[in-house]
Amino acid sequence: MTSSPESGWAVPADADSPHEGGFRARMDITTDRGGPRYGEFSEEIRRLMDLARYACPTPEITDELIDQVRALNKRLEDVQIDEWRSPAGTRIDLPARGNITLPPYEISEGGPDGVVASVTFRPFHLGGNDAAHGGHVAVAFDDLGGMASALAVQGITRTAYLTVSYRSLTPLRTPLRMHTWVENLDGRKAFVKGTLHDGDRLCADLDALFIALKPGQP
Ligand SMILES: CCCCCCCC/C=C\CCCCCCCC(=O)SCCNC(=O)CCNC(=O)[C@H](O)C(C)(C)COP(=O)(O)OP(=O)(O)OC[C@H]1O[C@@H](n2cnc3c(N)ncnc32)[C@H](O)[C@@H]1OP(=O)(O)O
Repeated sequence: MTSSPESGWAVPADADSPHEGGFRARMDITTDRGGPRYGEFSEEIRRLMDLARYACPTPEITDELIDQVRALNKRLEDVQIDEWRSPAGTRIDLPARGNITLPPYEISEGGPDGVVASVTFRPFHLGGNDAAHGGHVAVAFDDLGGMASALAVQGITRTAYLTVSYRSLTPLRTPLRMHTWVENLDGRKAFVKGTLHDGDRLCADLDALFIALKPGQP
């Protein structure tokens, strides 16, 4: 089934690939969906968003760009699939699992002691005054906090609350160190802490609760 604004972006899961609940008990991972150049594709999309964020085209150039982006969107409409089988989010060999909606990160450590990643906020993550938007910092903490809790409970978790304290400005275009770990595991409840550093400087920290999903839980 294709997706388009007319069809309401509806891309249901495939009947051959059933699952119960809102998240799957196991997360499909892959290194080949989208082909060997899918990482380059993701990077070009990120670059498009960076450039669009700061572009001030003339009306004529805006006309031209609309036609070009529409042609690109048409091409992508033809290859829509459900979230469980899309490369974006499942390509574990790529930054942020190939998910272009996340700030790109590369994991250097992942296990029971937590997750350490290098995160780079891109120009399109701008909040203001050349610093990252606080919401994007929270997105990075949510994903990497979710990963730390998932590794600790050996299953899928969902965020119950997530509190980010912004301690100093988070720069764009700079590899930053994010560390997330489970401070306390109490049944289904994983209490997660996290830090985001630019060198020695603390940019933000995290206090969050993730809940392990019960089988079939939506
Ligand atoms: C080397 C690496 C290799 C990698 C390989 C790949 C692995 C990748 C793994 C992973 C990566 C992906 C990571 C993604 C992460 C993203 C996560 C999100 O953004 S999730 C979307 C946003 N969150 C929602 O939409 C939740 C909406 N809320 C709910 O669904 C429910 O409220 C839920 C599930 C949170 C809890 O509901 P209930 O019915 O299951 O459980 P109840 O009984 O209510 O709570 C359980 C316990 O938790 C406490 N609790 C629940 N919510 C609380 C709250 N807000 N504050 C305090 N306590 C709370 C309760 O008081 C209860 O505690 P008592 O057992 O009685 O002690």
